[in-house]
Amino acid sequence: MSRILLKLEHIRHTYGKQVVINDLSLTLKEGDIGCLLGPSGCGKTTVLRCIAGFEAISAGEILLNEMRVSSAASFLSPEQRHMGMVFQDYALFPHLTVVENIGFGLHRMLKAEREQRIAELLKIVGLVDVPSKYPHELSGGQQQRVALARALAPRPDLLLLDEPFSNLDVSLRERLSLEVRDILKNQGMTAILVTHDQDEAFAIADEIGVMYEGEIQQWDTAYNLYHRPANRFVANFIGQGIFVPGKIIDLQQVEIELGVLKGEISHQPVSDCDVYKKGGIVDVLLRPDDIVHDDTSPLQASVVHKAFRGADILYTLRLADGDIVLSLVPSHHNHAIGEKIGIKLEADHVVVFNRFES
Ligand SMILES: Nc1ncnc2c1ncn2[C@@H]1O[C@H](COP(=O)(O)OP(=O)(O)OP(=O)(O)O)[C@@H](O)[C@H]1O
Repeated sequence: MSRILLKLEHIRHTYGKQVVINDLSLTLKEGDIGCLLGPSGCGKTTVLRCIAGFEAISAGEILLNEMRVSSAASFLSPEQRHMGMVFQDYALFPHLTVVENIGFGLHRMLKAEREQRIAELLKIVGLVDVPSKYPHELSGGQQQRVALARALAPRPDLLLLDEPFSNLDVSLRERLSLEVRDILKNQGMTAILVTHDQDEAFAIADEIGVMYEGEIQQWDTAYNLYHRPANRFVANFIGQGIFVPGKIIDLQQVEIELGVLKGEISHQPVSDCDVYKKGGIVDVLLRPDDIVHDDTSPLQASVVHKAFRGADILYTLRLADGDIVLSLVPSHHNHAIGEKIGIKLEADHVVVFNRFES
């Protein structure tokens, strides 16, 4: 079992009277990559700044390597926390070369040792061909690699990444985020990433905390966030989906217009309330991959919209009773708007919410 490297316990942060972080807790194991994901303004960057020591907290505590680095009464300066940071705008020194930027935090090392560490990092981040270039002579992706190498150079205990890929175009963002994951894993680095882009979060992180209004709604794997969302906010924020009405048969089955969904009903915390008893009316989450296109199925739905996605088409379909569902279909099944197509239900996870629950 890896040991716990970072622990946030019930932290609170306010800007004036505005409570920006409220009773937030999380735990990160050594070698893991965590991510704070959420809409703009939910407080992600503020949490990162509290961890880094750029902001104080008014309640709770932050522990790094079991040592308290922040509480309402005590505070360790950012320099003493031994953390590295990578920012959205790279924050490179424009008048320093790649090698000088990477070596910036290594002034305490002997010259030979420093040169060896820089050479090692140039290899790790794939910049051996451009050691003498200045930031303005590099592409955005290369600049972000320099920033990553500079942050990794002093071998920090924890790396903090604040929207590191948001200035890059989409295809590069995806490639670089996978590369960065490999680099961090190879180095055994523990890291926390902040982003509002779920593809980026899914590509990099082991565990993701979905944030809303200063609180973590669910801290979990990408798989669980998608298939077992803890509340409606997470269900709506992660992936796509539509709620349709359903009637509970038992804790493994719920009946909807399309048939009976079978599987463990994952919304267990409130399963003892009356609505989850037989006959209770609930909202059922249907993901686009829960509805499968099947030409031979007697169940028909008409195409309302279609969005071509290359390998797949995302169809918006209207059922006979007027309910709308989504279906992700391989793109060689190309149907016209207005056409009726056969569909069937193929869901492994049953996610239901109380109709009046927020
Ligand atoms: N220095 C500050 N002074 C006052 N309020 C601030 C300050 N920095 C952030 N805030 C407020 O705190 C809240 C959280 O901001 P924060 O930057 O942490 O959110 P975020 O989730 O990182 O957003 P984004 O994705 O847009 O960067 C926002 O309402 C913001 O306006």
